[in-house]
This record gives sequence, structure tokens and C-alpha cells, in this order.
Amino acid sequence: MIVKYGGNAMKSAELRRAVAGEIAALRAGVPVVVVHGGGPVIERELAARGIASEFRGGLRVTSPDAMNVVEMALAQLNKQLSQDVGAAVGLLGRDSRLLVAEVLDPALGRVGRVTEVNADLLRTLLGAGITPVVGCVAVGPDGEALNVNADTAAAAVAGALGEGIVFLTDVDGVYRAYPDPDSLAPHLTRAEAEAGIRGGWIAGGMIPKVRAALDALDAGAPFAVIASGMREGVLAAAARGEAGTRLTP
Ligand SMILES: Nc1ncnc2c1ncn2[C@@H]1O[C@H](COP(=O)(O)OP(=O)(O)O)[C@@H](O)[C@H]1O
Ligand SMILES: CC(=O)N[C@@H](CCC(=O)OP(=O)(O)O)C(=O)O
Repeated sequence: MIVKYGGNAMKSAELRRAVAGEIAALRAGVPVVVVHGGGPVIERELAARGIASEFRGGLRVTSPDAMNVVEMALAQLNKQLSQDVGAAVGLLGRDSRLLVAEVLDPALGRVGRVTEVNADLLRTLLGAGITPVVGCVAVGPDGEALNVNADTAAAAVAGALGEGIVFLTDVDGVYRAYPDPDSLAPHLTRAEAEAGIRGGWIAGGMIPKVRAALDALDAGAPFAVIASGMREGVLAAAARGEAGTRLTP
């Protein structure tokens, strides 16, 4: 199973360790690949250097200078998460060409779209009982780093391995009337999700997440669930279809 977590599921060291605990419990029965982002950490490191960020369509416009900071920030976070998870190895896209990408749109600078995943490397590590922890930096056609939205990077990994994916965030899933918790949708079809985006009740960071979940299904993932990283037992429950919002074709 692929577990994606990002900024909202690592707001504190306590939450980060709770998620790591969930992963450690799950992998006793199911091999797990972790894919992570870290938007807030990137933001902090850019701000510390006086580099302002602009987002277009939920993606950070990434200059070469910003890319250096993104890679540095995610590399450090990657090692911390790998340590949290234990029996793990932390990797970015440059390692054995784990994530290869093309430039998504020159107007966004060094932002990538994943075109290849080194699934053999992931399978080798899993076969040795090691949990891969993958940061969302890919290698581009020029051999330099590209910044990939972590939800889309995770979807590419799930597609390449043909395994299910759980996106952990700070809400229980997709709400039909956000933020009313009683409006949580346990299931959402592609048509309903597209209608939600058009209708505006799926908004902000939930748009790329829902789209990444649908992309993962298109690429061959058997299931895609969006769930809260703050609930105990969430990963096992999500895999059983008993937590979060499950996207269906
Ligand atoms: N219909 C909705 N249901 C749930 N959350 C929504 C919805 N529409 C927008 N959101 C927002 O999406 C956020 C999750 O996306 P994001 O902040 O990008 O997560 P992450 O950083 O974990 O990847 C929620 O915190 C919420 O503010
Ligand atoms: C291109 C692009 O926008 N990349 C993201 C990568 C990190 C990410 O996606 O982190 P979360 O999972 O915490 O959102 C960024 O620079 O913020």
C-alpha cells in the first residue's frame, strides 16, 4: 500500500510520530511505501531566505534558486521521516532515477510531471523488509531536480506498483458541505468528484488531492482513499473501506 502524507499530517512532531506509528503497525501485515510532501517546511525555508512563493493551480512556481531550497528542505525532512518510520530508507527522485519527470509547464519553472517510477527499486527494498520513504523531488531531462506536487508523485508511485493508496490529511475525507463533519462522503465517484470541483464544494488543496486519487485509479491502483492522519488505526480502516472517502471510477 502507498501512504501519502504532507504538511497537514505533520503539523507537529507529535502528529508526525503518530502517523509513523500507524505506518509501523500497518506494515506488519502489508508492505508499505511512504510518499511525502512538506509544503509548510518548504515555505519556512524559502521565507528564511527572502524567496516569495506564488502558486498557480495549486502548484508552486519554482525558480532554480527556489528549487535548491525545496530539495534541501525535503531532503532533511525525508531523513527525519525515515527515522520516525524506522526500518526504512529515505530517497528522493535522483536516487537510482526513482522518480523521473518532464517539465510540466515552462511558466511554472522547475515543476515536474512524473513520467517514470523505478518500481524495481521499490520492490527490491520491500522484498528486503525495508520501507521506502520517498520525497517528492524528481529528476528532470537535464539531470537536475524538479519539484513535484506530493499528491501527484504518490499517485504515480501507486500506479507504477499497482497498489492501493491512502492520502492522509487533516480532514476525515471529502465533505459534501465542508466543514460539516456530518457531510463526509464515504464514497465518491469520478462524476461526483468532477461535479464537486465544478460546483465549488471541493476546493483548495482538496482539488489536486481528489484528482491525484482519480489518476492513481486510472494508472491501475486498486483503491484510493483520502483520510485523516489524526485518527488511530486509520490506515488499516481505510484499507478495509471503513475510514475516509474512497474514490471510485
Ligand atoms: N469538500 C471538502 N472536504 C474536505 N476538505 C476540503 C474540501 N474542500 C476543500 N477542503 C480543504 O482541503 C484541505 C486539504 O488539502 P491540503 O491542505 O492541500 O492537504 P495536505 O497538505 O494534507 O496535502 C482541507 O484542510 C480543507 O481545508
Ligand atoms: C510543485 C509543488 O507545488 N510542489 C510542492 C511539493 C510539496 C508538497 O506537495 O507538499 P504537501 O503534500 O505538504 O502539500 C511544494 O512546493 O509545496
